[in-house]
Amino acid sequence: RRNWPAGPTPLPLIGNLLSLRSPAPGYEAFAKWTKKYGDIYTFWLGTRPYILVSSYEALKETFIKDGETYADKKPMAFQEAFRGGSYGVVETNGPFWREHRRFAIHQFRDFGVGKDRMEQRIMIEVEDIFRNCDKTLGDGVDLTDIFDRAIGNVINQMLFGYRFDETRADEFRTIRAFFNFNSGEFASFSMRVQFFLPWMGYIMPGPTILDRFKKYQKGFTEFFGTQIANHKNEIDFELEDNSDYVEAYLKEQRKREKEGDFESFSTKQLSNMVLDLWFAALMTTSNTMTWCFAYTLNYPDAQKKLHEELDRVIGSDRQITTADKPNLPYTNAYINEIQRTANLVPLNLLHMTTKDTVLKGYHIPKGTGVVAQISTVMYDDEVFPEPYVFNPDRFIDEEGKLKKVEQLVPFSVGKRQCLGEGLAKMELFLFVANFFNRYQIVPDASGAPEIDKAKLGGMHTKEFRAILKKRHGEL
Ligand code: HEM
Repeated sequence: RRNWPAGPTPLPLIGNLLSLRSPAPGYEAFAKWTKKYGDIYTFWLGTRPYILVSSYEALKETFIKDGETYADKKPMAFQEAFRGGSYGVVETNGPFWREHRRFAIHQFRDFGVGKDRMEQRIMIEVEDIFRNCDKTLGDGVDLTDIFDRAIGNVINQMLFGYRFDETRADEFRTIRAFFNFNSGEFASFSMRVQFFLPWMGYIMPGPTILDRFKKYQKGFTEFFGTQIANHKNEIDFELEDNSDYVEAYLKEQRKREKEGDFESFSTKQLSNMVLDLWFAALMTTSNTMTWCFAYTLNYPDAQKKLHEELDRVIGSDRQITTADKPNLPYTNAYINEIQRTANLVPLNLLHMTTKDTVLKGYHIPKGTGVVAQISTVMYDDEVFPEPYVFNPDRFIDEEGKLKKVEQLVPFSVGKRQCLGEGLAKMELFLFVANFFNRYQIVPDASGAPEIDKAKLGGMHTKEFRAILKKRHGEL
């Protein structure tokens, strides 16, 4: 330990892993260590040291200014076993990762992320949400269920070119069940431990994490495999325009194969890419929306302020578009505060140094675990006093304008910064602004949902229902 920056004392074999439970999901332990050891310290996952970078200033010096050094991901043996090798974009490294990340970003841009084309697609989902919500007026409704399909539709449309309409709602629910790591099988402490320390699976009772992943493998392979096979049969390879990501990928694959390259754009890589993109897009955006409703039900005064702004600036039930965004500072602040308080990754993804470097005077060899510890930055009580309190006004300046706060980093920073940030921001704005312009939400008879993650024991709310009241037109 003398060779690493100071940090909490690790226990034999499990390191500091237990601290993520005292209390869950670990924010407080990370905050305490940052105060005690500074913004660069060593955290042990099992027998391996990870250097945690836990202030915005330190992130700037490392992951941002010296991004290449922090760009690799730590290979996870069970991931590779599940995928059948090193595939996809979340877990891969080097030129292979870079090429596929670039290709995906390029395609997303072509499909209109950040532009009108994407906005129109999202607005179709907004209309669908309205139809579904209107059916429930006055009754309690599980909003997560309604929004999940909308969010799934946006990403499915981009990847495979179709949405799950009413007739395909069951198909969507089946796929979502594969990804529903928050409930049931992947929620136990044993699974969380094994996520970081897969070998613990062999000494802990019950199935190993790999067994559990494998159980879902068939379902994934079937769903994604069928989509890819259908595309192969249906697409017109001569057409220059692409209607979705899979089509663009298959054309690139064919082009490369003609040049004798059968490796870089393989079908196996394609199924892992769509798996990564589907998973990363659905779970994060869905969980953010769920926290949005949970916080809103607990903070009715904030909802009132949101309605006041919408009434003043929009003043009717017309569609709100991204053109309205600059005129809605409180709505933007509200979304910022949802992302900050939701704080989805208590311990961010595990990176690895690509070369030797020096941190705090310590020599850090190539291949060392490093983490951009964004959850500590977003709950830093010096930047965000009373960090657990939901208060959108933190993002409003004295003139009532939206304040830019660089410590708001829900999409992380550096070379691995979220690939779907543009898409997620557009969805969050259009969903939140349009939903709250149309409805007021109040808790059902069971009261507002619990939002204290320490009491919840993790990152997910219990299932809850809200009652919707329409704010414009006939009731
Ligand atoms: C509110 C929504 C979202 C949040 C809060 C979020 C957050 C994050 C975070 C914290 C990371 C880890 C970055 C790191 O390694 O330091 C990440 C990576 C990633 N996200 Fe997102 N994300 C969201 C939505 C999306 C969407 C909509 C997509 C896809 C369309 C997406 C695709 C990805 C991918 C592929 C990566 C891995 C990138 C790489 O390793 O190169 N995310 N995201």
